[in-house]
Amino acid sequence: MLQKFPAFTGVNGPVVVIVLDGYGIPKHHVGSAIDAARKPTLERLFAECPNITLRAHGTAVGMPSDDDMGNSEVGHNALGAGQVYAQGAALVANAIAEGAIWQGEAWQQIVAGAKAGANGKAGTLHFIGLFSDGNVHSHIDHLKAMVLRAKEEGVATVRIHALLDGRDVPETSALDYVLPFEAFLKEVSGAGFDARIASGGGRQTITMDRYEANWAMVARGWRTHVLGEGPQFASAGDAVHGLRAQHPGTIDQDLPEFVIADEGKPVGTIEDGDAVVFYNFRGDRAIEITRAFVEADFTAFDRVRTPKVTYAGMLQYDGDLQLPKRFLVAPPAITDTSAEWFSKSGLAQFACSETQKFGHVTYFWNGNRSNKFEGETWQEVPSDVVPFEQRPWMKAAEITDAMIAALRSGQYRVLRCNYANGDMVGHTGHFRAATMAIEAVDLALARLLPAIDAAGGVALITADHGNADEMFELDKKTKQPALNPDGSPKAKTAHTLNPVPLILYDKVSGGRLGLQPTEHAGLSNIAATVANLLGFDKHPKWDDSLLTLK
Ligand SMILES: O=C(O)[C@@H](CO)OP(=O)(O)O
Ligand SMILES: [Mn+2]
Ligand SMILES: [Mn+2]
Repeated sequence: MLQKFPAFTGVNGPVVVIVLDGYGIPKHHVGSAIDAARKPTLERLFAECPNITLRAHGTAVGMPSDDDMGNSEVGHNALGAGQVYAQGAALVANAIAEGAIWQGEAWQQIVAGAKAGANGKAGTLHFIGLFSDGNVHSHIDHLKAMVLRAKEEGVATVRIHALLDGRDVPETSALDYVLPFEAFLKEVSGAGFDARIASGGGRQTITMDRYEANWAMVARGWRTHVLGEGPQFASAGDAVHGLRAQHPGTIDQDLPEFVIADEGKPVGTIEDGDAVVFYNFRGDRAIEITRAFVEADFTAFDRVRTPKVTYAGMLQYDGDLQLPKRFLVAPPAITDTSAEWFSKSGLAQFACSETQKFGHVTYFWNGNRSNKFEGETWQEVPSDVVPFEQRPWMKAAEITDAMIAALRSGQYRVLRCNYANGDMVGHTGHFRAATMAIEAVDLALARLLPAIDAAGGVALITADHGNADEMFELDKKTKQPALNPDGSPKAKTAHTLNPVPLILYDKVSGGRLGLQPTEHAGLSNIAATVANLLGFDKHPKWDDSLLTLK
């Protein structure tokens, strides 16, 4: 049980944390859908409520450097745990730099598995993952290091299944990664070593679905990588050129799948006796494809053929489910999260989002655990399966309905929700849709806040990282939009490095409560702030509360 907070006996009603996913504070007006959106409720909150800014990127959320943007995994981990852990990006980079990854049993089994093969024939070592240096799900440098090490250790054949990004990196940058990498593979191949890209496709088209929003994506990825089915090209470079010509205007993340073939024969299907490394370190979009490889009684789609392979994830993606059993680098061991300690203190908790962000407010919030703590209720609102620029309101209204019902039930002392709009629509690169996304969230807040008042509660309104705050690539010097050949502004689809807001919405204390701005205030300070609002002291491991009392 948490200790009582002697300075303040707490708010009697519920304490609600509202995460506006992808809502950063813009540095420039040009290209900011946050600035352009009509948002009377948020503007009133900024004018009338205590509010400060929080760091949501770089080392403040456990990324290797302050050049790394924030993302939902590290952001929600910090929000829920109240602590900052070195995250996958940093853990893998260190394991490679120090060489510990090669000494691990998992890497040795992967190499041994590929070398042993099956039926008297050596196997192939396959790497599947996001093909960029975005450092949100993966980093291409990790892949490069593994290819070189595999060669050194005598693996004869390497095949890469490259998921094109354009979501954590510029929207049409695939060739900046594909061409140098194919040149690198050519250079290291020869004399008993043969490494090539074998298949791929846009990350929003194949393989990297999350939270079971759209299994068809994973089925399509399986057919591409494992069975070698799909449009054929001679190289990945050709594939990107060819697919762009066939699908004008399609950005990298949405490009269809491709298979590399020599004279009609795919160069890298996955067969019995092969080894497979899924080299993303982040879990949400790695879990479904991992299940397809490792689950004996898998039923989510027809795999047609299930090769017997030695499979490893870069990390273990789900500790509760032990998925997968074999992993190259141990994930951060996140313990003593706020949900665990609020549960141990006897508080009932409610968490809600739509499918696309459901795991963010549950699994990431609880330190990458898929099981609930006692007294937690989780509610998922099914997301649409459409390009989100076509439905920028997403499920903001339905999440609000669920939150209002939970507040009215009087059952919960701590509630949390995530509005996906600013982020998911921000990633599409559609400026107008992104302003509508923010407007939808503003409307939702206008409905939710009175329900918090009616319950005698308070809210902390924040975000996990920026996205809709920068919708154009800006020229580094002039700060004006970079232009496409047709003169339109070049869209920016990635997260940003901007800080996020923290607003304290409080109609119950008569103005006694405030927020302390500090130079280092970040997402990990919110758990302790919530504890204080509830009348508890923070857990000793949590970063400091930002609550001030008059
Ligand atoms: O869509 C995703 O997977 C990431 C971007 O790569 O976004 P978020 O961290 O907001 O989930
Ligand atoms: Mn996010
Ligand atoms: Mn995002």
